[in-house]
Amino acid sequence: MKIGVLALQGAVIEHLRMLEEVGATAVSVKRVEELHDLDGLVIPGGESTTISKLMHKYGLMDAVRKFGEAGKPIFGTCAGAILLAKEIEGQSDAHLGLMDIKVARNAFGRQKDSFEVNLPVVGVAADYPAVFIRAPYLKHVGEAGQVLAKHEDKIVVARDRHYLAAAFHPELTEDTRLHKYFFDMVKEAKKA
Ligand SMILES: NC(=O)CC[C@H](N)C(=O)O
Repeated sequence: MKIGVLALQGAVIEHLRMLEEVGATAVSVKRVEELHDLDGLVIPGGESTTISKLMHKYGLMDAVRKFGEAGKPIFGTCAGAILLAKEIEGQSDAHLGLMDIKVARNAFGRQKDSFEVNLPVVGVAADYPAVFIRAPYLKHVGEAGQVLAKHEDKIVVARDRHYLAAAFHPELTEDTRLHKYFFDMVKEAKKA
């Protein structure tokens, strides 16, 4: 199972390391050609507007959209979740627009720029250590989707078909259980 990590911004090395730990062959992706033999893709956190600009610049916006439309699983973390979303609160345009979720950016307020909490995540863990950094939250998950975790009544992890979104940074702890969950999604999709 070969899983790529979009390497335009963010904690790429940490994601690569965790994917390898759960059994994947993990590679960083900067060019369109590098998508071709991948079974899944992780889009890390960072700043969604910046990542979006770079994706357009390198032709990756269309290529990653096609990758998802072909049924290949994509896991967006923090800014990555914003990039995946069909709808972004207060913005007229989405980026990839693949996942049936609506997101609100920087949703936890300035005074709580970054924080860590243990959260139950359905099918993943009873106590997942979630690191939030200027995090978005999910205002809405489409009918085909499933809410996997909430923090203070706000949705922070969801799955919609072969797309997975987390509002926090699962690559910044030692806990690989969410990466394992995504790895299993990739395996499932490859079998189908
Ligand atoms: N840590 C993050 O990825 C933050 C996301 C950032 N606030 C954005 O809107 O893109």
